[in-house]
Amino acid sequence: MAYIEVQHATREFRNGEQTTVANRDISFTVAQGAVVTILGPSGAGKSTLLNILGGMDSPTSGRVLIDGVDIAQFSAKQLTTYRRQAVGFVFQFYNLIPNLTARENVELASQITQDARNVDETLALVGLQDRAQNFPAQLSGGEQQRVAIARAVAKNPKLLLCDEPTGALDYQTGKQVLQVIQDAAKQTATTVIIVTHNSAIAQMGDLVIRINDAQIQSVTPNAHPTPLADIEW
Ligand SMILES: Nc1ncnc2c1ncn2[C@@H]1O[C@H](COP(=O)(O)OP(=O)(O)OP(=O)(O)O)[C@@H](O)[C@H]1O
Repeated sequence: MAYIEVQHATREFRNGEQTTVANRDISFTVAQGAVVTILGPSGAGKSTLLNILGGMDSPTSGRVLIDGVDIAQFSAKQLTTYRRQAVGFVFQFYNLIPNLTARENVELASQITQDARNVDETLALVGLQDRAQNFPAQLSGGEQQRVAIARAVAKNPKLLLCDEPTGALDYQTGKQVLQVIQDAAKQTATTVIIVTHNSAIAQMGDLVIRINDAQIQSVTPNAHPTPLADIEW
């Protein structure tokens, strides 16, 4: 059975007389443990889709089955539990708590789930075991993003959602961060979704979903994802 099954999901935003359709009749499936890239230009509807998958928003119509359960039907309370237990988020800007150390940032996230990973092992997974006692301001952008990845992975999520995770990083650091996401995902068998507007980065996915003008343009399985070392942009 597919791990994610989105069926005819549409998300409209109404503002007075005006209606914006951010996602229109979106359907696709994702196998457990896959790394999926969602590619599309600005305004295509990528973040809207990611927010729906992460339980931060719900579609106006359609079904969003995660592990066989339709989260589109969830109440606000059920969505809160889903976000806490099942989903890890990595954003373009790292959103770390500035007055907590790297370790404390990760620990805080691990405390809200029952099935959390070991904090120090997770920091080691992203190569930051020696920087655990540093505050975010003492870390580079790439290191801060790695803390954010550790924070997301420490929850032991079923789903790791990354919205433009390299958007604020230089080329080399961006590559390293994507490698960390890919390695962490494969080692923990987590299903990962990475939103990007960069078609080169999209080639790292086991599945590449192209979105344009709120609609799916193509869903392409990638039997041989390009190794990050070979990706240039
Ligand atoms: N809360 C909202 N209210 C009204 N319109 C919205 C809302 N959220 C998104 N939209 C609209 O939906 C469309 C898709 O937005 P979305 O943020 O999903 O695109 P995106 O592909 O993630 O873009 P970007 O790459 O620039 O982040 C846009 O036209 C946007 O203005």
